Amino acid sequence: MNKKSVRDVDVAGKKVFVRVDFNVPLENGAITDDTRIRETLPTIKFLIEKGAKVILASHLGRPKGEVVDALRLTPAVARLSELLGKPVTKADEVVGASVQAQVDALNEGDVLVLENVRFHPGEESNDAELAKAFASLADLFVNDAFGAAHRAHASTEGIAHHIPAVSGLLMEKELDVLGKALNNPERPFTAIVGGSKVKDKIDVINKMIEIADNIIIGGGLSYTFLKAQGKEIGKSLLDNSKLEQSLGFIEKAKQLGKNFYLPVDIVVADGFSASANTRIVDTDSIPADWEGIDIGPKSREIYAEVIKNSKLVVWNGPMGVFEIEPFSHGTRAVAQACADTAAYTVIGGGDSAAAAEKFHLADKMNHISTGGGASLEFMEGKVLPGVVALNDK
Ligand SMILES: Nc1ncnc2c1ncn2[C@@H]1O[C@H](COP(=O)(O)OP(=O)(O)O)[C@@H](O)[C@H]1O
Ligand SMILES: O=C(OP(=O)(O)O)[C@H](O)COP(=O)(O)O
Repeated sequence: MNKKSVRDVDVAGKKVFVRVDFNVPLENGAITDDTRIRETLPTIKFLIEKGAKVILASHLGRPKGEVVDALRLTPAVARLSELLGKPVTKADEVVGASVQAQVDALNEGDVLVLENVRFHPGEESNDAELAKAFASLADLFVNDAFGAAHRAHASTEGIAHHIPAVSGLLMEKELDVLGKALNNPERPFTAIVGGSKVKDKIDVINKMIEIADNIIIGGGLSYTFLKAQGKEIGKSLLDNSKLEQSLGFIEKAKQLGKNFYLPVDIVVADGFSASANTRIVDTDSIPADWEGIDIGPKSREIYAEVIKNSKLVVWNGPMGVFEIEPFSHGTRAVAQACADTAAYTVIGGGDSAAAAEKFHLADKMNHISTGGGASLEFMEGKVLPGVVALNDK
């Protein structure tokens, strides 16, 4: 990576503003998955050990510039304190006199967490005054929020224009792994793209046709491709506006000599619940009043074989409605194949990461990104504003 990291600068005794992504899932105020907090520990511990005064900032949810009590960072701060095994102070404001007083009171090795930065309307609008206010709290900016690196907000991008700005260790790891995978991939390189919306994944599919050797398509977005080939897809998910482009992708893959895999059989259901009736059908005989909900056993076998014979696998998006047990087999088979293969496996965050966790296979993957949207944009080849703004080496 050509950006400076926290390892390249002197942090001892400095006040360091660290943007983290503590946007963790909550249920009734309790954190249901603390991965994102755990993944920032190397950077936070590094700074503590070097004697920095650590000021952490994060967003949580989308409060749209207003204070929403359910989205305060209190549970994340409690969890962080447990994980660090030391007290962590929390501010109840984003900026202002009370925050300044708490920063002034920090000793070397202390940790303070600001309130949810999205409570301030200037965060998402990348307001210059808010960015300056953040910068005035510290001597150095460290961006460790890979999950929010695709956002140009005051605490991810704006602040970097006012004080020295470097990446954190998680950010560095994410960019290294994803960058290596995309710039110098081991081959055969297989890209698996699933999930529900073609619109969200169209750019990544296009890019993968160019750089991968095998492109595997699954999940709700497969049906737009099948329909584009003239197949009956019943009541399955369809994006009518993407039919032509989908057909173009199949053609493009053929011209570039890439293997483009669509499901050959699927599980159809007459409803969207665990008690629905289901059938396994070939993709050219989907009944008109049924809905495709998972890939079928033949597809699972073909996909697993491709994954097995790869050297690099990048996976983004489930193969079916994996949240409902009877429709989870396709996603489970792909997760299992990723766990079993000798290939280097990268999971692009979001629902695929949740699926790997659900099947207890997460620790068998080589890298699970902490960013869903961010890793997608990175894989599409887009620049991430939170990264561009950091100082070059
Ligand atoms: N055949 C399908 N029909 C409807 N929804 C599907 C189908 N396959 C997968 N899904 C849904 O897609 C959702 C994930 O889509 P998406 O957000 O695009 O993936 P990711 O979060 O991995 O990027 C899951 O909630 C899953 O239930
Ligand atoms: O959870 C996040 O996005 P992700 O689910 O795409 O990984 C990030 O914290 C970014 O959040 P945002 O999409 O509200 O800007």
